[in-house]
Amino acid sequence: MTMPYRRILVKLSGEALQAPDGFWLDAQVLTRLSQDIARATAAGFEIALVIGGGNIIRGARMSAAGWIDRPTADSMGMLATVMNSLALETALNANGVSARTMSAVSMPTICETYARQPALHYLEKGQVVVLAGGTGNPFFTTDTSAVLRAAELRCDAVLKATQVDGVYSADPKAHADAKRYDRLTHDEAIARDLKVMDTAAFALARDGKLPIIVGSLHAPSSIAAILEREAPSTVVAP
Ligand SMILES: Nc1ncnc2c1ncn2[C@@H]1O[C@H](COP(=O)(O)OP(=O)(O)O)[C@@H](O)[C@H]1O
Ligand SMILES: O=c1ccn([C@@H]2O[C@H](COP(=O)(O)OP(=O)(O)O)[C@@H](O)[C@H]2O)c(=O)[nH]1
Repeated sequence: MTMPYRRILVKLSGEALQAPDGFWLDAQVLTRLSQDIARATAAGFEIALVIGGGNIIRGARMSAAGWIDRPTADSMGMLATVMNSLALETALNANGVSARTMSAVSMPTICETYARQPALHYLEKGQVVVLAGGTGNPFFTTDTSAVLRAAELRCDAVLKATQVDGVYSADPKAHADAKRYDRLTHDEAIARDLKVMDTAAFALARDGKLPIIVGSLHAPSSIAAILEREAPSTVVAP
């Protein structure tokens, strides 16, 4: 039995593209991800993608060193998401999935600028849209961008594909005895400070009554498997 959702915004961490040796980008990883997304689209899911930039730059961490201010470091972070998006778009197209990058930061010689109506049109045609540049504003994250775009593009849910296979009672990397939830509400996730997504993103999802699915990117074919309920996940929903 598949998830009862059709249009999904998949949020990938920038680290998802990293090579086993730590290099920021890996062609084999990109191919595997693209084949995974191809399986999800073949199963009938409409996919919008937001990819982070944390494999290259995280603005908050960079500016904490003191030599650069936060808005400039965040601008570099947003540019990092564009590089990741172009890599993913290329790999998707090479693996038979028609994909196009749209950036919140206008750079018309490199890719299309994000606008809601054309993005909706591409999704309706069955194309994958890769939403680059975050929200286009400093002090935000790509988790928040994912929820914002999902609400704008009438997505039925956000799938955060990450390092862990769901939301736990505490960070499972630090607490071996943490329990995984199958389901919980946005209010519970915020009140219990379950840090798998930032609070701004959870709060925006709560206001829009948008379900958030959290699952692991490590299983083979993980995105399709989570959506087809063959792999574990947590659903955060009203
Ligand atoms: N309550 C929790 N349940 C699950 N994961 C948690 C929790 N608290 C913290 N985490 C951590 O959150 C991480 C995912 O968040 P984040 O680092 O923002 O992911 P990403 O890099 O994919 O955006 C997981 O790897 C996990 O270690
Ligand atoms: O709307 C946004 C989204 C992202 N960023 C910057 O881009 C970086 C990379 O995004 P993120 O940390 O969310 O990537 P991920 O952890 O998902 O790889 C962030 O640290 C910010 O510096 C930003 O300024 N505004």
